[in-house]
Amino acid sequence: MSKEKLSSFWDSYKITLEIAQDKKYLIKQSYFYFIMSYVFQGLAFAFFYPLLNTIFVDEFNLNNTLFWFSLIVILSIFSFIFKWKASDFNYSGDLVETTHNLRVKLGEKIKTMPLQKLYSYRTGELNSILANDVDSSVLHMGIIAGMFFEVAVVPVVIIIATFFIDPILAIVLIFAIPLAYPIYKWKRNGTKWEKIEVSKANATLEADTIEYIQGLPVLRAINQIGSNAKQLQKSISTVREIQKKGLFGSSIPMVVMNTLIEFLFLTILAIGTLFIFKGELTIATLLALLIILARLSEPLANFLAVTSALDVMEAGFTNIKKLLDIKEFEVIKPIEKPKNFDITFNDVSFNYDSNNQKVLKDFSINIKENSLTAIVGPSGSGKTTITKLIMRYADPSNGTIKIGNIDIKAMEQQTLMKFISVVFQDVYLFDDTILNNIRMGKPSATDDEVLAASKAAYAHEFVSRLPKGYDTKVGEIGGSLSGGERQRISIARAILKDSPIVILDEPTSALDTQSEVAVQSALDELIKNKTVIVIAHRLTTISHANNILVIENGELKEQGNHKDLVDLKGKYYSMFEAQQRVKEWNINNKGTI
Ligand SMILES: Nc1ncnc2c1ncn2[C@@H]1O[C@H](COP(=O)(O)OP(=O)(O)OP(=O)(O)O)[C@@H](O)[C@H]1O
Repeated sequence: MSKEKLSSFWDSYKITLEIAQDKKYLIKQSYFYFIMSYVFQGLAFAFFYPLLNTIFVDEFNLNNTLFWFSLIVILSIFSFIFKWKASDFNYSGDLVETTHNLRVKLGEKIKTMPLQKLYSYRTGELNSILANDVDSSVLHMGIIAGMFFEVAVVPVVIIIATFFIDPILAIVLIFAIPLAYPIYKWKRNGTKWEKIEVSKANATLEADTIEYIQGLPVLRAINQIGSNAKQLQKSISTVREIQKKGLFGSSIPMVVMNTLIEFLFLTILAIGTLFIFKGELTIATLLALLIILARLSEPLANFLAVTSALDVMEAGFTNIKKLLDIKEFEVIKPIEKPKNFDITFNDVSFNYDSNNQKVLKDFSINIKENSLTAIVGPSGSGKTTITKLIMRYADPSNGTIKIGNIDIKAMEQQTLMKFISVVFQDVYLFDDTILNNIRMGKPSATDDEVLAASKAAYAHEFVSRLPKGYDTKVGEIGGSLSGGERQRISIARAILKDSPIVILDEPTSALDTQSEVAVQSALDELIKNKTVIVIAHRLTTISHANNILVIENGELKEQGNHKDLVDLKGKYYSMFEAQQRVKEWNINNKGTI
């Protein structure tokens, strides 16, 4: 059983107010109206007793009967009016607005949260919070609130009012009504873990489904469709198991509750009749008791049924709160603007949240503005991490990273990202037109500017050949764009963005020779007069770099230009030699396999 603590109803209420923003007042007002409605309803129930008393007394007095009857009618009308006003929040669209506000707020959080935190979630998990948890929490909060207040307020009002009319009857009610509470607690304790577990299991299922579908082409290619399906099947089975246990845990208390209500009825009827015969109880008292219990049994039974929704709501709020509580990067004041685009790392140490091992150790470098710097080193040595830290993927545990002598922590994230363009090996294209995909580099760009960038990136020719040219939607042509073509679209984006710093993460390593030539030409356009950092495995592609950083185990081992490093006959030289040998072997053995 999960030890994770669910948000309480009170926590959920506070979060609802927090996210409701300008609707906060309306939610409070709606809850106030609900409470008022049930106070009047409780009083109306309690006054059944004096009404019945006026009917069953020996000397019947119509005026008395009419008085209590009218009072009950008036109270019921008030209760009805307040309930109507309280529900207005749900019906007028404010509840939907609040749900919308929360989605926007979560969207903002996802946009601005540190990337390291973002990547700690799987895509399906975030999807599940935004789509399912938001609905299940806020919508339920609005709808369940009415039922919650009914059960919480009506019995209390009845008991208090009855105390003034007939203390004995009030004492019987005190024993009868709260019987429901332990059963309610029993049911919730039995099921609350299930809701959070189901919520987690559903998020995992969603993430596994997305990964399974995305990975299907690869799995088909290697004839392993079954292997990955096992993970998906496991997630599906986990959801089934948790739901089974949860349903078992919740249905028994419900059956017990219903049986108990019936039993209580019969017992009170039997004992009450006995007391009437003995002359110790009036018919009016017994009837009042039965009417009150009958009127209360329905909401009590219903409430037990909707506590499941309460659990779902609280599980949803727990996930939402966890996401909202993620701290954004602190921007240290005063916010400053760099005067140039040198990049420096001073004694930077860094480890990922998920791993205590340092990926960078007291790492210091100085990258000159408008220079071309290459980062080389074995796989896992920390090359990509260096570039991620420049983009403030996460903050280093030690040391500072500066651009133009200004700590990147003193820059707004948006400003920092304006300074940097990145071209990755894997290009992500949005399901929009090619034109808009390029325009993402500079949303205010005119069509002519987009076209100019596309031409500079050597993309214009193949885009013009597409069925609808620049208006072709990426989704329409599916995977028919080659790796090199996708690369050139992403380079066009970067050319349009025209950032002073360009990071290239092995953009040509997966391309065939012909595509590589085209992409390389595009890159040459992009990096003109820019501070460029390129991560490369094939050393021949960076031999012209101004400075080459050789990284191993997160430490800078060598640096200099190609000639310096070859002359040094150190690690770079060994790597270069090894690659040259492979290249020669490939040339010599061409056609023999
Ligand atoms: N998100 C992450 N969480 C935990 N560890 C990570 C994460 N990303 C990278 N690492 C680890 O940090 C180390 C450095 O990774 P990095 O990606 O910077 O290496 P790299 O030199 O770019 O490797 P490659 O050439 O294979 O891309 C590796 O040991 C890697 O497993």
